[in-house]
Formats: sequence, C-alpha cells, structure tokens
Amino acid sequence: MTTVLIEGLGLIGGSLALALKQKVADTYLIGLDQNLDSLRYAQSAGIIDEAGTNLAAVAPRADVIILATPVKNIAATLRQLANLKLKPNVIVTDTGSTKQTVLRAAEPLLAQGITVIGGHPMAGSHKSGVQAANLDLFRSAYYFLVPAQHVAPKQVVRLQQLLAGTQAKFLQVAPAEHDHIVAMLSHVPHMLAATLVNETTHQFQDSPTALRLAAGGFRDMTRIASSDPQMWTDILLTNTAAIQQILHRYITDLTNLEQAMTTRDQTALLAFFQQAKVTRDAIDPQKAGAIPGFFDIFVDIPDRTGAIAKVTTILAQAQIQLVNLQILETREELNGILQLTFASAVAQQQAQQLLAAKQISILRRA
Ligand SMILES: NC(=O)c1ccc[n+]([C@@H]2O[C@H](COP(=O)([O-])OP(=O)(O)OC[C@H]3O[C@@H](n4cnc5c(N)ncnc54)[C@H](O)[C@@H]3O)[C@@H](O)[C@H]2O)c1
Ligand SMILES: O=C(O)C(=O)C[C@]1(C(=O)O)C=C[C@@H](O)C=C1
Repeated sequence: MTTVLIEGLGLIGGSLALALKQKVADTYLIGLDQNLDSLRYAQSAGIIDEAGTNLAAVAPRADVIILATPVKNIAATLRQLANLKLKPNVIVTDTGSTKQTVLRAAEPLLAQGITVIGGHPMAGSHKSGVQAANLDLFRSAYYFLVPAQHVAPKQVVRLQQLLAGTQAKFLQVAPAEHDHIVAMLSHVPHMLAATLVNETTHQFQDSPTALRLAAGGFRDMTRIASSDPQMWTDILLTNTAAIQQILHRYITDLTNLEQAMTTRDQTALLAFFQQAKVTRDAIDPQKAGAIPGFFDIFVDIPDRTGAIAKVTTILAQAQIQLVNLQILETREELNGILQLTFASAVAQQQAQQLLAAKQISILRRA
C-alpha cells in the first residue's frame, strides 16, 4: 500500500488524485486543503480516501507527498516539512509552475537526505478548483520532472511509475532551464492575455457593452485571462528574472513592428506575419508538447432544446470518448458553435464521419 498525501485539491491536485486512484492499485490517498468544501467534495466523490486537517498529523504517514497549491504556499510547506519526522524513503514533489524558488525552499529537506523532485505538468486550464478536476487532463501532455541535486535516479523512476496513470510524457530538465522555457511558453502569454483584457476594458470604459462585440480573435487570445489571480501573482513573483528578460524582447519587437507600420515598410510587415504563420502552421498537433494535441470538431448548433444532447448521444452510442466540450458564443442570437475535443486523430475522424452521416453540420476551422 502506497500512502500519497496531496496538499491542494484544486484543478491539478484533484486531477492527479483521479489519475492515481484510477491507475495505481493499492494507493491510499490523503487530501489536505484550506478549503473545507473542496475536501468534503473530494471525499464524497471518492477522489480521496481521507481528508486531513493538518500537515504535521498526516505527512509522517506518507510515502509520497505532492504539493499542488499556489507556488508561494508550496515553498512555505516545503519549509514546514523540514521540521517534521517524515518517512526516510519519502518522495516529495510538487506541481508548481516555477521551479527554482521551489527547489530553493526544499534545501532544508535535502540537507536531511529527503528526496525532492520538482514536477510541473504542462497541461491545465483557466478553471480552478476540485470540481474542474479531470482524469484525462494530463494525457499526452509533457510533464517536467526537475530533480534536486543528488536525487537517486531510481527515485525518479519510482515517481514516474506512480504518476503513470496521468499518461503524461515525462521530461527531465534543470530548474533554470525549466523556468526559462515556461516563462516563454506560459508566463508571458498569460501576462499578454491579461494586458489585452485590461487595456481593452480601459479603452472601452465609456461603452462597456462594446466588449461583447469581440469575435474569435479576441476570445482565442484571452481565454487564459480567466485564470486564477493568486496562482499568477505567485508565478510572476517567483520567476521574475526570466520573465523580465523576455518582456524586454517583446517591447523591442513591438516597437519595431510599430516602426515598420509607421514607415509603411510593407516588406518588413509581410515578413513578420509570414514568419509567424509558417512557424504556427508547422506545429503538428500530434508532435507538439507545449501546445497540446487538440483534435477538435466545430459543430453548428441551433438554439434549440436538446440540440447538444443529440450530438453527445450520437458520440456516446458509438463509444467515442470526448476530452472536452465547449460552447463558443461568438455569434449572439445566431446558432452557437459547439467545440468537441477528442484525444486522438482517429476519434476525431470517426466522430466527424458519424456526425456528418447524421446530417449534423460541421464547420471548417483551422
Ligand atoms: N491551472 C493550471 O493550468 C496549472 C497547470 C500546471 C501547474 N499548475 C500549478 O499547480 C498548482 C495548483 O494549481 P491549480 O490550477 O490546481 O489551482 P487551484 O486553485 O485549482 O487549486 C489550488 C488548491 O490549493 C488550495 N490552497 C491554496 N492555498 C492553500 C494553503 N495555504 N493550504 C492548503 N491549501 C491551499 C486551494 O484551496 C485550492 O483547492 C499551482 O502551483 C499552479 O502554478 C497549474
Ligand atoms: O490551458 C491553460 O489554460 C493553461 O493556462 C495551462 C498552462 C499554460 O499552458 O500556460 C498554465 C500554467 C501551467 O503552469 C501550465 C499550463
């Protein structure tokens, strides 16, 4: 029996708990969270076996400790753990979005010979909380493992085996390398999305309903601005140097772009958009890591009771599994668009053929 303690039963902690419980036999899961409603929900939904109330009481029983709270709290808990009597062979890991701060906070534990392996699944959502937890969240996503210095390779293998139920692809990197990569692929994009929303709100302050005119471009660029503010505050405060370096490049890039427009430099403008298009078009959804494999179908959905149920019933009857389902309200008072996401190209193709055969209108979208 492996006893796993998860602190932070939100989107990520809850999804990990589901994956562990589903796939690893003989796992006893203890959950800890400051939100008692989340704990109650997790226990009643069978996501955890036991709801803990205090770290000091449960941590000494754990074979594996997973910290899945916002990053600053992960660091605080690592320091607290150093004052507890843990099992000597325990593995301490986390899911935080930054790694140098986390591993620095783990130094007192490392000094005691405790195994600490930073972790970061490159999958998530703008949603938070245990109710958003999803068994398939990490499937086919990259999952960074960032072992502290001197961690025995067999401990990394042990952790990978425990996390096998996530069906993620594990990638070992050094802390600074991790923080640079995610600053580029995740942290700066979130800052840009939030800036877009805030600046647009500011520009539209005299006509607040103007935001409702936004079509696909604005919506696609800003979904992640709905993410949890506490989580993102912690990320920016724990990866400041890497983010600053990239932001300076962005400021230069945007200044150059503005300059090319002002001087009517068609060649420079064309080259700029051409380069971005070639790169973005070449991202193969099946090979890309940071951009997860999206196998989507977009269905034109009439504003009629039962229209969505009709589509999902057809898929369920054919046992085609959906990873996600979302209504895109891009065209008010017209038909809606139903975005169906599948885990593989095969499932996507089967669904497409089946829905077309049932005269369901499928939209062409990139
Ligand atoms: N959301 C994502 O897309 C994503 C992806 C990968 C990694 N991460 C990282 O994983 C971690 C968790 O993110 P999430 O999206 O699951 O957040 P979340 O808000 O869904 O869950 C966080 C949970 O931690 C609990 N919590 C907060 N402070 C606590 C404290 N002091 N003590 C006990 N519990 C506390 C909250 O009640 C909540 O249940 C963060 O460090 C985040 O950076 C997030
Ligand atoms: O898909 C999303 O909504 C996310 O924001 C997930 C996302 C990201 O891609 O930036 C967010 C933070 C993480 O640390 C990893 C993944």
